[in-house]
Amino acid sequence: MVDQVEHEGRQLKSNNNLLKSFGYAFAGLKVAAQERNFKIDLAFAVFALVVCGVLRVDAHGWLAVILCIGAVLSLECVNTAIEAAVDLASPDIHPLAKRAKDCGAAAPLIAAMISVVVGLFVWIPALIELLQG
Ligand SMILES: Nc1ncnc2c1ncn2[C@@H]1O[C@H](COP(=O)(O)OP(=O)(O)OP(=O)(O)O)[C@@H](O)[C@H]1O
Repeated sequence: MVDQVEHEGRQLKSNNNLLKSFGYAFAGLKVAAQERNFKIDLAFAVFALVVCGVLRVDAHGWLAVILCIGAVLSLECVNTAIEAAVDLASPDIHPLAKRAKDCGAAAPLIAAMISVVVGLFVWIPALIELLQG
């Protein structure tokens, strides 16, 4: 009986922790979403989704574009985290702080460049198909 109560207590605590960690993750998303680059990426994401709709892209195309959007926005969050950690650890100018920030910024940039290539691969055939009726 005591064991079961303890077990249920632990379960409740772990559920609470899980809920709390979701809460922290959403709080992080809210912070990252205030960054200028995140907003720009979000605008491009909406544009990309509208283009997919207009060109009547197939399911695989939608999936590829959605994955790209997820990659870019996720990496923007990671970059925001790196910037904050670097500012905390190295408020003064330091070559390693520069390296960390520049490499952090490179991550969403690479994803964005790949996303453009993916977009072209998805949209060009869809546009040709649409024009051919
Ligand atoms: N502590 C530092 N030491 C050395 N170089 C730094 C340092 N902080 C920033 N930098 C350089 O300045 C650049 C811009 O840094 P900053 O913190 O303004 O980020 P950002 O890329 O402008 O991001 P955001 O526009 O989101 O603020 C970095 O990429 C890095 O090259």
